[in-house]
Amino acid sequence: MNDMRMLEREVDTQAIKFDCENVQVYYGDNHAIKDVNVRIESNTVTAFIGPSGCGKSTFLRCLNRMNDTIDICRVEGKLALDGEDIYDRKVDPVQLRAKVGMVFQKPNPFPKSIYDNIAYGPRIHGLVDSKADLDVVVEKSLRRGAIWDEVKDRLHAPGTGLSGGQQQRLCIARAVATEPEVLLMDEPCSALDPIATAQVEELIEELRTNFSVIIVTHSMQQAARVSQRTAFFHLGELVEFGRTGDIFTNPKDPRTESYITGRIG
Ligand SMILES: Nc1ncnc2c1ncn2[C@@H]1O[C@H](COP(=O)(O)OP(=O)(O)OP(=O)(O)O)[C@@H](O)[C@H]1O
Repeated sequence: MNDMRMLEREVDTQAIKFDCENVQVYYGDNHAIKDVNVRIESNTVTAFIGPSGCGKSTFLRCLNRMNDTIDICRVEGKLALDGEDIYDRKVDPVQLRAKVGMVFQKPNPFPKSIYDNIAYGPRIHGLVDSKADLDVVVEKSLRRGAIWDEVKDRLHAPGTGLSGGQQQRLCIARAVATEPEVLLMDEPCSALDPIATAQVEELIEELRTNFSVIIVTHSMQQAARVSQRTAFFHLGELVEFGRTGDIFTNPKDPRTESYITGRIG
């Protein structure tokens, strides 16, 4: 892809964060994810790409058990976070989601103040002992969300009063406030303009210092700009997974090549 800004910042191979083996997902009779095997590394941005309906969001939602909330959805196989089976009966999905945070397509701040949007998670998970500690967490999270300077003088104004791009950065700040280890992002820029998209992409690069980031995107340019690893899904299968540069310049599977050259999708 000649027009693609190939800014892959390579990473050395990192420790494995998620180890997924033989994962199947069914919605009733619809076999939406077919025997997926993948290892997601720490401190790495991994992009999930593929045509509409190929299962990117479904697989992403397996990683913090968001599919549990869909009655007809059934997940099989092994999904281990740092070696621990996240579908084990001992695992509390609410605790899991504090470790594996999520940012959605459409910014969805709570109808609360900017401060309380961030404070909510640390409060319910009992991560802070005092108001002073909470103030520190709120500031640190808003700084990590690259939005502190824009909101520091109006922390008690409603989060919903911010612009779309600011709301999305607020939601990212909210997701990092519980100190997650992994951040799942489902098309986080699709409702944003190019300037806000660039701000969020820059932020994703910074976040990888502390977190593993997994991003579903329809934009191959975005995948190439922000990720070091790319997974290409097609009809529920993980067709190809590897270094982003290799996937875009030297795909091994003809289906990947067709997709990145625009012949399918
Ligand atoms: N809540 C649901 N209930 C029933 N079927 C679903 C549900 N969510 C997804 N599916 C089905 O699972 C398959 C994969 O969908 P999914 O949304 O994961 O794909 P995707 O690659 O993220 O698509 P898109 O890029 O359009 O968002 C599709 O056949 C879809 O119809």
